[in-house]
Amino acid sequence: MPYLTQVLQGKRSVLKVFGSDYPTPDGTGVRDYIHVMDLGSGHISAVRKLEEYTGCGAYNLGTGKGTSVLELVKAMERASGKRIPLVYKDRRPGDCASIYASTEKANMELRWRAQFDVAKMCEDQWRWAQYSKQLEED
Ligand SMILES: O=c1ccn([C@@H]2O[C@H](COP(=O)(O)OP(=O)(O)O[C@H]3O[C@H](CO)[C@@H](O)[C@H](O)[C@H]3O)[C@@H](O)[C@H]2O)c(=O)[nH]1
Repeated sequence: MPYLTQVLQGKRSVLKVFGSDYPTPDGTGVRDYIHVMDLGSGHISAVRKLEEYTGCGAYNLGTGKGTSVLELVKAMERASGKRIPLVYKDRRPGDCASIYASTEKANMELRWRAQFDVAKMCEDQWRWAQYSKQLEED
């Protein structure tokens, strides 16, 4: 996401897409992207859980949905109204093809689930990027 923004702002000339031959629907890596507001509300839900349970627990905070690099690029292009130039590169060593969260435990035990989708993440990221750039210039 930060790299997409940097390309849109002219800080990088292109987005390097690491791997286009993964066993995923479009060949690019799939990840579970989460809106920062959802990440925050997930942590608040975890703190509230301490009111009834004081042991240790591990919870995945994600949407439970995988998004490919190309899907994220398209969503950011729609949000910004700008095209993102791409260059395809080899896979990065150690990267996996696809990873997304199992969110059932957080849904059930924290009574939490992510509210925002990738379209909303891109809209808010793009708005924030423009605002922060303006602040830098002022
Ligand atoms: O310039 C870029 C940057 C990323 N990607 C792709 O975008 C996806 C997300 O990449 P990244 O943001 O680097 O996240 P991960 O690959 O999920 O790796 C992060 O999450 C891992 C597990 O927590 C950590 O081990 C890593 O250090 C951390 O970078 C992957 O498919 C990458 O191949 C690109 O195509 N171009």
